[in-house]
Amino acid sequence: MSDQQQAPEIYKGLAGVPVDYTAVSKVNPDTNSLLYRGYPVQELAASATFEEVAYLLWHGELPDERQLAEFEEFERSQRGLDHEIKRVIDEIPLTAHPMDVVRTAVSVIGAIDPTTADDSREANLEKSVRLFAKLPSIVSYDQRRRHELDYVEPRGDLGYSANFLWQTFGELPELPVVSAFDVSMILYAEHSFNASTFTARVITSTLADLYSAVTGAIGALKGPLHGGANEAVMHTFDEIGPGEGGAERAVEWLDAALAEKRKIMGFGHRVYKNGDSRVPTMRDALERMVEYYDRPDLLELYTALETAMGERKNIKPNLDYPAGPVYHLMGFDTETFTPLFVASRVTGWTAHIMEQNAANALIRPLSVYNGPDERHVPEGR
Ligand SMILES: CC(=O)SCCNC(=O)CCNC(=O)[C@H](O)C(C)(C)COP(=O)(O)OP(=O)(O)OC[C@H]1O[C@@H](n2cnc3c(N)ncnc32)[C@H](O)[C@@H]1OP(=O)(O)O
Ligand SMILES: O=C([O-])CC(=O)C(=O)O
Repeated sequence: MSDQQQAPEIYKGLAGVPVDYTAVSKVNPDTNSLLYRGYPVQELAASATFEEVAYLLWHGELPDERQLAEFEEFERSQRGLDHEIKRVIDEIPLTAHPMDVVRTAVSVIGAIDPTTADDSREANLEKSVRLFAKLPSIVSYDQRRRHELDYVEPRGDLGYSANFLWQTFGELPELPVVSAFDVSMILYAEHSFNASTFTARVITSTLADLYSAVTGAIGALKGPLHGGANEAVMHTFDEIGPGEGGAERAVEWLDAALAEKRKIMGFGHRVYKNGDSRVPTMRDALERMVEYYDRPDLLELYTALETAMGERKNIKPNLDYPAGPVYHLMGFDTETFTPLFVASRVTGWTAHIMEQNAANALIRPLSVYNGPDERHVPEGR
């Protein structure tokens, strides 16, 4: 670029750049609030089921009794896994990360669904419910095969969260566990233009199908700066080592990690700078699970690390920080945590895909070239 030309402003990472409207959710860092279609997420977590929240995200309104019954009937009828999907999962080596399994399974569902190319809202709604219904089967099937356990068929007499836990562990979970799991699904469901949702919207903007957009979004969610952080939080806890003296070790661990300029997973956020609106609700769920499983040492470590991070960096936890230990207590493998995030966020992704489709513009920003000036291939080369 010549000296005379003014350097254009670059918004690295699109930080602070509004790129479109959305009616799906509102993240307000000033009031530390999150609304799904206008409803505070804390109210939904306290009084709605994850199925109702999924319906709300897709349709814009909470379902009435009849609408919920119809939705649940269809959702429960879609929970099973086709032979083809199981076969493809079986082919994936156990060394693969569970996120790779989930990404591949969604891609296969797209490859075998005869309605994939139909991008009408009606067809896309059905595909969204299909993915919502099948993801618990996919995630639980993969966790179980890693322990050489057989697939557990879904149960049509159970709600979403009870069935997810049933399929994963093969036993009926108690109510407090179902309720904490359901709360986590509600809190993870939607968060405006985060990296994975934006990925889904970029893919949709090319008029590619819903499954392609969800497959791409899963790839974006895998990274530790985004959804992969809930898994990374548990690796931190393992490194520190819960149990007696965990709280003191947490402080020593943090000082050493910060001295090495490591990013502390589960802390910080692109939009919230004064704390994540969802953390208090998820922390309450963690407290309930710590009591249920009698693991006060985990909460001590959690609190010590949070306090020390606040004192040293003034950086607060994000949703992944309390979610990681909650899933650990429930018995999920650490590598399964981010697939659980997928199972929830598929609702938000697909709501955004349908919104993007309804008022589409190809997403294609500009870049500013800073490579070599024009040059020519030497003659005779
Ligand atoms: C559900 C979710 O996806 S929530 C996000 C989950 N991700 C994580 O938990 C990963 C850890 N956190 C992070 O890496 C970051 O906080 C992000 C990626 C989430 C947000 O990043 P950004 O908005 O780009 O903030 P940025 O990275 O510029 O941070 C600003 C400053 O705070 C520091 N900082 C931010 N988060 C952290 C952290 N977790 N650990 C240590 N330092 C941090 C940065 O190093 C930077 O310091 P500097 O100004 O001295 O360079
Ligand atoms: O909004 C973000 O950037 C990340 C996040 O918290 C989410 O996707 O839930």
